[in-house]
Amino acid sequence: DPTWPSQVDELEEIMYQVQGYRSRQFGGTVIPCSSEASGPGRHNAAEWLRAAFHDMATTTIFDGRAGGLDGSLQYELTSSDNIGPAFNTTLKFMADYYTSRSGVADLIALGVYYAVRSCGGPVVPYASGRVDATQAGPIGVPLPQNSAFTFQQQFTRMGFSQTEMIQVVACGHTIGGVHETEFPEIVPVGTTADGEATMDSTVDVFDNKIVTEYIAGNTTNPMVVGPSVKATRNSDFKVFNSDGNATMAALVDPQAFKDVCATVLRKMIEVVPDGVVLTDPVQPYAVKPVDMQLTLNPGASTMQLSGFIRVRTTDFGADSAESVLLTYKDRSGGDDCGSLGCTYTASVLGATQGFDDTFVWFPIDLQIPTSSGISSFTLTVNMASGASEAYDNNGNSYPMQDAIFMQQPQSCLLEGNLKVVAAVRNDLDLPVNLHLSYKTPVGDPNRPVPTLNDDTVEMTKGDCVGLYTFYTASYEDLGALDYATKIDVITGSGETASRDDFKAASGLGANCAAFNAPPASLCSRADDPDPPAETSSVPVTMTPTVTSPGTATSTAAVETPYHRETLGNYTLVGCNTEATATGVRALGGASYVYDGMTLESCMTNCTGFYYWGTEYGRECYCGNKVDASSTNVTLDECNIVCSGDETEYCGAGDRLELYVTTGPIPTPTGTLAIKPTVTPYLRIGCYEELPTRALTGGDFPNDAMTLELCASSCAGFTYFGTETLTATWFVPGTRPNTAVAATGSRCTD
Ligand code: HEM
Repeated sequence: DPTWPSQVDELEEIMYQVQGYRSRQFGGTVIPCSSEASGPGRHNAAEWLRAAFHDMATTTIFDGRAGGLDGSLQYELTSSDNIGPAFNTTLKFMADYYTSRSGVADLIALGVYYAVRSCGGPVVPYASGRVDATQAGPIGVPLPQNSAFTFQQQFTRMGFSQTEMIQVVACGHTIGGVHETEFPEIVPVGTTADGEATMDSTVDVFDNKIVTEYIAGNTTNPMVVGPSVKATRNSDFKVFNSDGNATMAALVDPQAFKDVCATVLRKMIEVVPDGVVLTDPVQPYAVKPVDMQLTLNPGASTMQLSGFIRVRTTDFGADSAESVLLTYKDRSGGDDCGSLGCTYTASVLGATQGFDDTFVWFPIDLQIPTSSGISSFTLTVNMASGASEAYDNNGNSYPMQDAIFMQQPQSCLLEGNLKVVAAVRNDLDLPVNLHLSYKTPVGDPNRPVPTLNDDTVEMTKGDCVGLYTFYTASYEDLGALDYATKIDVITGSGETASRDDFKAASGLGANCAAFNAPPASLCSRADDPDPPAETSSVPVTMTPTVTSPGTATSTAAVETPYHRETLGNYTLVGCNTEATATGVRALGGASYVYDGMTLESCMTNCTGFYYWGTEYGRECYCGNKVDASSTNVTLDECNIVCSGDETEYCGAGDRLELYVTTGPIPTPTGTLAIKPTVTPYLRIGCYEELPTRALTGGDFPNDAMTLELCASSCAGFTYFGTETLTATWFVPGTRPNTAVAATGSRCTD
């Protein structure tokens, strides 16, 4: 099992989370293998495989190996080596996945694994660590008109023997075809139905028909028979026949073909310059923490650990994973975890499929006292059969640091302007830096891969909030790809630096939320042997966004408490019971417990939920429905004032001061998920409308929109798409539409 965290974590996710919950959608245009997402006769899986060959094929060997699979293809789209739209289409798709941890060359190589596996071929072992070129390389891709002798010289340059040359061409040409527009001397214009002549009778299956049909003499491969012969562009014949067909004859056995292809295609994607060291092949974790994030809760006396534990279920057989127990160590490696204890049990949510693996997910939402903190955790997976398995990260336990973390609710991104707030522990009085990795379009249609930029700015020290201090930095004009920015916050330098890194700007809201800070008198250090006691329960509100009558500040006179009828976009339902007998909470979503609770802070905690409520002065619960076991009682039973605002009521013991959204509450329809296919359509992604409508063939607004309804309304069209019809959706310069609630649809030819 890999040790977590690892530099390959991002690529591991893209490689294995293929379909289902939290799928990375890298297979969007190559699954199924028959997908022609960029037009009839354009098999994207074949395009990806060919792209890897063309990137690699220009490698040189003089004083040592140079070039190879180095992503130089992105600078070579106008080269005579790379005729046709396929390379542009391929790179344009992959560009979305390009980050500091998933370079262009590594993505092109991963594309080989995806394309081959999607077409039913073998697993091509995939290692990462390629280094991207910064400019075009020389030309040198084999061209159909070359002689057999030239082909051998070219493949020798690439490091392939004659046998390997024959094998890798056969493995490459088992999918896809030759296109009329690009190679009319091989496939004359107008001679095929969709502009493409396939290289064997199964264009979208990674099988050995390319070999068996050739050996049997009934091949229709246009690079073996037909006009290419006279035009001396029958390159497959020249290659296959170069050793008297001995290598081809050995590939007639289907299993031999698969094994050979796994070997030679791995060799192809591992042609890298001297000095580049590849990792071991990327393997899926048995158990993997994903997106682990600490956040200071309002009041700063507790923090929340959120994220997921992904469990690989491939080998579980009939048994299944039911829950995951997380056991954590406090900041000093001990077991001082406050009243909630050092453990948290998560239950299963969602399943994911890889090509050869399955996974399930366990969401983590754990409250940790700020005074004791966290330094590591271990995991136990409990099975339905009663068995359990412990995981300790290969004896290291899973490391966590609470020295510095991005404070997500207080950070925001709007129209290219980013503000990042980091919480830094007061006992670390070191410089704090924000490091950004952000993408900017090149602005050349032949350069679809954006430029990846880096910048570091020092963060400014702000308010002290208990054991932590907020540091802030702003960054402007990130441009059209602002949402793709990755954020690191770092304190200290070198080996001893602490960092919270690779945080996605796409996860930030448009507005930075105010933070309900504790009184300045509670500012202290984690290593202080005699910390100040919590004497005041009245918080100082930093940059308040919600001011309602009676909001107390540290100086305001205390008013008589009263129930708030409305707050923001919520109205008071009343006072509801917790059904203690059933043990089911009235609101089963997120929960928060902290001193300094106010109705406003609970409302902020529960952003996105339909219901929220406060209880016992310092508890906050969120949910999208109220459990049937909870009943409405008279308002005077909710008689405990909020610990953070003595003019507001925050429920009582087992009594919830309950609020509901003023907006509509849709009937729940199950887990929200991306659907990769809506037969006969295939999802190609999320597209932006601007500046003109993307699809113009017709539109069918409907308040009961579903993907299936839109697909049937658009029957006969090549594309369909759903989106909301709210005018505010189309704000110039904002991130691409991520339509989840669709009330309209469009289609086009
Ligand atoms: C002597 C060496 C080679 C020559 C001369 C050659 C030539 C060609 C030509 C002319 C096409 C038609 C492209 C189009 O019309 O879009 C093609 C397609 C293709 N080639 Fe090669 N090729 C060679 C080796 C390879 C290798 C080693 C691989 C990968 C392992 C490969 C993978 C492919 C694929 C997958 C296609 C189909 C592309 C599609 O359907 O869009 N080729 N090749």
